[in-house]
Amino acid sequence: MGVKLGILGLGTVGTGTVQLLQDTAGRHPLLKEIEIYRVGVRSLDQPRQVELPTGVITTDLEAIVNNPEIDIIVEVMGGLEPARTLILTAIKNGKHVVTANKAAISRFGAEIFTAANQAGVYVMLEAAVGGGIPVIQPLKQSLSVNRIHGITGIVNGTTNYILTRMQTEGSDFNDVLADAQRLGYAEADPTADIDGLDAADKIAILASLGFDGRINLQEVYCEGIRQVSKTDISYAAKLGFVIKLLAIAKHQTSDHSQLSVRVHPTLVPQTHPLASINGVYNAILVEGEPIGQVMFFGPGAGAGATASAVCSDILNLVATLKTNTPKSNPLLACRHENYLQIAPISELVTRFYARFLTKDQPSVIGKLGTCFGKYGVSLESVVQTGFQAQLAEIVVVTHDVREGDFRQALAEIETLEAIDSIPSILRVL
Ligand SMILES: NC(=O)c1ccc[n+]([C@@H]2O[C@H](COP(=O)([O-])OP(=O)(O)OC[C@H]3O[C@@H](n4cnc5c(N)ncnc54)[C@H](OP(=O)(O)O)[C@@H]3O)[C@@H](O)[C@H]2O)c1
Ligand SMILES: N[C@@H](CCO)C(=O)O
Ligand code: NA
Repeated sequence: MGVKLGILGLGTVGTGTVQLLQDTAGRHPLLKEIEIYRVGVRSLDQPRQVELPTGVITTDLEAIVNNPEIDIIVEVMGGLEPARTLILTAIKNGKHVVTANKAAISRFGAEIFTAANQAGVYVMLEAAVGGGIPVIQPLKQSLSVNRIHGITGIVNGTTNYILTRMQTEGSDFNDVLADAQRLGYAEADPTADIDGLDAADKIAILASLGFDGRINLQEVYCEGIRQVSKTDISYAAKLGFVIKLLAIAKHQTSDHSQLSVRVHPTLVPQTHPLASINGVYNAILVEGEPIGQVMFFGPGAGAGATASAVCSDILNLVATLKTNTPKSNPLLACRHENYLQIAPISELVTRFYARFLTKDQPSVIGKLGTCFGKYGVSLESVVQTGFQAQLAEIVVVTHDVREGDFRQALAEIETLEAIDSIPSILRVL
């Protein structure tokens, strides 16, 4: 007997998923055991790129998650509600769930996974992070014997596309954003991408898996790329860096009692493996003991790539259903109950890049140095190359410093008569 799917959503990912499931030649034979039983959409009038038997497509999504014939619900509709309620209802009805919805999982994961464990069903989410790149299952299974030290990723394709074009063409942020929207990479409302919120959802999920506990999304520090200028990209290049929007989760303290989980534009050394990840591609670097460094690279979005991840989750569930494996496989289920402690960003220890516009007076660099010294900020390099209007442009890169101390030094520097403004402050990897 076939395994019956109820798919919620027939947009980019839903369509890619149906196309893959309808074209099984040369793929895993278990795919042939799957029947697309119902597909839920908002509007029946919209033209579709796939053909499905009459009666399969419906606007009654509640009926799908309550249908006793259906074994697996595939939630690829996105958004918070009604997605959350539909997933919870499906779980309550004993159905396994596959979802690509990082926004819902990063916010409601605790509620959803608790309900799933109680009901003895699995919630699979490979497509939620890194699109087609296998990274969720590798963290849950292949790498799970490692002690994870850090996860550093480029997990948003839209912002990586924008930063790559700014870097290669010297273009301005707003011009490239308009192009990204025209090409369909960025959302019509690109806020979640540009302001780092999409990446924050994704690193919260990865941190939870890597460090074995729940993450409160509110505590994830998040800064997007609106402030990154072509001037900074050009200075970064002169200093041997590229600017990337990184999502980072690492132990913050040596006793491992606190984590640092954050998203921000970052100067990445040109020799670092993440520096060469360009365009809409994603990559996730995982560091652990004893494995060392592993990097996952590939297409982080798009219909086919994301469908690959969705269907791999479906296949895992089909295999579980077919072999009557007990519904408590600890390599598939979520086993987190406690929240991880996340350190405030002021406690982060990192290098900084800062660009100052100053009056062209003697000893401005000396004054900057004195002020930094007062707060224990030691400088790795100081560059004064350019002028903007009548103002001298000074760029500094610090050694490792506690963020709180660095901010205090900057607050005092801002009051100096010789300082006009501090247009950019960026962290350095
Ligand atoms: N696009 C990607 O490359 C990608 C990659 C990784 C993860 N994801 C995630 O995958 C999910 C889906 O993304 P997508 O790009 O495929 O979205 P999309 O193209 O906007 O498609 C959404 C689909 O869900 C349906 N839908 C939405 N709200 C509904 C509602 N309230 N009632 C009934 N149907 C509803 C829509 O119906 P209509 O067709 O009738 O409008 C549409 O078919 C999101 O969680 C997204 O974050 C996407
Ligand atoms: N908007 C997301 C889609 C994939 O999650 C991105 O640009 O990466
Ligand atoms: Na993935």
